[in-house]
Amino acid sequence: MTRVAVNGVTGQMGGAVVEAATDSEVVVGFATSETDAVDGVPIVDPADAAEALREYDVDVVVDFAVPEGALTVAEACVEAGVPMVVGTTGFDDDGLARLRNASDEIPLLKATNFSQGIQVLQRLVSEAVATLDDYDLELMETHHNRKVDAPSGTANSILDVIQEERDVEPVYGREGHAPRDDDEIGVFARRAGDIRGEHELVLAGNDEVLSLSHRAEDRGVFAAGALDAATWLVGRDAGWYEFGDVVDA
Ligand SMILES: NC(=O)C1=CN([C@@H]2O[C@H](COP(=O)(O)OP(=O)(O)OC[C@H]3O[C@@H](n4cnc5c(N)ncnc54)[C@H](O)[C@@H]3O)[C@@H](O)[C@H]2O)C=CC1
Ligand SMILES: O=C(O)C1=N[C@H](C(=O)O)C[C@H](O)C1
Repeated sequence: MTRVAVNGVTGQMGGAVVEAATDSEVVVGFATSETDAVDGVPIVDPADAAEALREYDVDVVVDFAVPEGALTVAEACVEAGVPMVVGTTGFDDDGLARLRNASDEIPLLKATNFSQGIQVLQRLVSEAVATLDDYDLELMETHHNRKVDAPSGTANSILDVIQEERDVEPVYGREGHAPRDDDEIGVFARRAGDIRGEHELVLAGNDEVLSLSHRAEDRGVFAAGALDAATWLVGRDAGWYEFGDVVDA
């Protein structure tokens, strides 16, 4: 059974991973918490993660925390030679570069969204944008009111897919009085309630509208995908991996 450490174990996603881990065993968690354990999982300060990875004989780390915490644990994974699945979003360019550097030493799989549906959505977006190459594009995401990064990592990944097909200029929200440029893509982030994660791309032109959308109904979909990725990652060579590699396996 794969021995898993969860970074961000006291969070919403950390709890979902612990709950979803039936074919894996969560043996330790990392979080900046005053409590010693959650759901029977011992909690260790991220600063002590390298020692804990050895002590608990961890096979792989699953991360759903905050960028700085993910980077701290990535360094520990490099020190201990443990693969890492990174689910945290909101990294700046320096943080992404540090993760890339870590992947020179360990197997590291990063995904902004561990649902299979979003993997399919991104492939549909690529085909739709390439085909409907003169349609107006608008992107909206909606998440719970605790989410601190905007737009979502998933929305940014969808923008990356679009940029591979077409040179667009993101406009983050709109206000004032100005015409829409043809190369714009409006990007909107809504925050309300405990919405798990919704994404929609609208392609409009030629007297028609195509809408491509996805809705996550439970955090379990992300937890299951991350655990599948974790099991898949163990034993692989050092390098940078993505969730599409797992979905296509
Ligand atoms: N890739 C994916 O499929 C998904 C990614 N996410 C991302 O996962 C992250 C966490 O999301 P939630 O669980 O909703 O957030 P949350 O706020 O509920 O949990 C964050 C956790 O990180 C912990 N933390 C804070 N500072 C830390 C540090 N320095 N080191 C280690 N842990 C630290 C907190 O104590 C908490 O346990 C966010 O970036 C979110 O965007 C969320 C869902 C799916
Ligand atoms: O914070 C969340 O909840 C989620 N964050 C990820 C993102 O930023 O895209 C993935 C998912 O949408 C849920």
